[in-house]
Amino acid sequence: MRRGFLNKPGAFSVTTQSEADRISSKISNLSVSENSPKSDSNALPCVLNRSLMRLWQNATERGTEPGSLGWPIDTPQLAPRITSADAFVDVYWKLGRPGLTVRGCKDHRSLPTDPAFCAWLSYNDVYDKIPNIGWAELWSIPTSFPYRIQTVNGSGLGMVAIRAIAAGETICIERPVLISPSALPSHKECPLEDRLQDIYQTMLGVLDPGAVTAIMSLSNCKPVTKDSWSRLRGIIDTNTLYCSFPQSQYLPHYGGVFLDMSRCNHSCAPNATWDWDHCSLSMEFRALRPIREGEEITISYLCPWKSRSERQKELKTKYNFSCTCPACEPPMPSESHANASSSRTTKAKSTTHLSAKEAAIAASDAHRKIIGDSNIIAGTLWKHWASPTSTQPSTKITEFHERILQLRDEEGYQNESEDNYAYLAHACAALGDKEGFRRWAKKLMEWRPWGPGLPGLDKQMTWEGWVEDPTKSPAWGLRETANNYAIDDILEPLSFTQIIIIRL
Ligand SMILES: C[S@@+](CC[C@H](N)C(=O)[O-])C[C@H]1O[C@@H](n2cnc3c(N)ncnc32)[C@H](O)[C@@H]1O
Repeated sequence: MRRGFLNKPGAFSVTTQSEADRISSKISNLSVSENSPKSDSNALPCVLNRSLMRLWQNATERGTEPGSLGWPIDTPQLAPRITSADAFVDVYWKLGRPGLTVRGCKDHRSLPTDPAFCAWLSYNDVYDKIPNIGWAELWSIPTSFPYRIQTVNGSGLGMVAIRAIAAGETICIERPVLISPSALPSHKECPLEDRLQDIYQTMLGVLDPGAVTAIMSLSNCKPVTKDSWSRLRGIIDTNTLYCSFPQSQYLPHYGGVFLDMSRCNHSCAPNATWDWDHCSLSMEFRALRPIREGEEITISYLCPWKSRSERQKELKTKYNFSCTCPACEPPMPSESHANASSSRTTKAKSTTHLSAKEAAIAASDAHRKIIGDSNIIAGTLWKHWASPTSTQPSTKITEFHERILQLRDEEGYQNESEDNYAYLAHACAALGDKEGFRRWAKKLMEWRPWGPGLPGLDKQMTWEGWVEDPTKSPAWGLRETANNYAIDDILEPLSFTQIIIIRL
């Protein structure tokens, strides 16, 4: 075994040669069925964000200091980022090596000898800034979630609803079992490949054998080579969901492997979405629309506003499958009578069918582009409409966002509808329309875009306050009073960050 510099003392929890050999042979000897469903869907500790919110409220009422909950309440402002891989390697090698450490995250009740629930490879600055991360007490462990992991036609295992799930409902909250950075520095004298086995051995070494078995049973869409670690690398690449740690100056982009959530299959018209909370080290899945009992729960693995052909290409390259979701294969009227017709008629029908499908795909691509562009222009549109010199009709903002909501419904992709609801509510406020404000704000709140964790609670409470008294909302009466102020005075308090922060 070649050993890289990262295994120097202090960079990792020390892995001895015999330990490494033990773990390595444990993995080679695993007899794991790729398709065996996991029986216990809540094997790892979870936190339920609503319980956290209740606890937070109780603590505040009792006058308890937030710090006593052990949470890093104040998230520092985002530091400037290193975006390109080259710059990143430069920083790593020239500016004093920030260093990587594998940490085994344990529950605060764990004994020192207990295995960790999560093996986390991180740049040290994340640990330095938030030493208590994920160590909060687990106030409430959910007794059941509304899904099970089972075989799904043509997609291996998947998540299936075992009862009807309401729009906005929490489907699952889970902590990752492995966390790793999206970029690791490499160097010609010490290539990444040489160090990966050290890294992986250390990570698996802190977990209990059951978790290691469960990780190795996750699906792998990447080729497996003779290198015994290529399978684990493939599993990580196949199953990682994006997790960010904004505290890191070096790299905020991380990925988590989850034992249940990583079983969720993709759709370009998904019925669920996720929110990551770096403070509690937990991910939440939430329903985007009502889900029927027996329906598969799906999320989107990619940016949904790309065209069908771009999506297909990306899914093939990254996940090795061809998507057959309703957005990629629009359902066409049945051709069941075709058999009864002459072959000429059948041919004509199939040509019509093909062009109908092509037309449906072209329309869907066009709609998705409009929705994607709307995310970019919505802020500018608002500023122009809300400015004192605006001559735009009062209905402009509402018409724009209602149209986008309609397109989102047609495309079956409601994620980010919260932005439209927020703009609609603020537009009503600007026009002094209390009922309109309440109607859209309530839609937004039913939607529950807050995500797990405490910052979400803050946003929820702010909106609750505005619904109670819409005149307190920052856009109230703006179109009527704007003429009294200079344009910058008006636009500044209405900047995106001040009134429309609704995501973590
Ligand atoms: C993160 S895993 C999802 C869980 C996986 N189905 C399993 O059995 O564990 C990603 C892999 O699932 C499969 N998959 C996901 N979505 C799919 C879809 N819509 N159609 C076909 N296969 C899909 C692909 O093989 C992909 O590489």
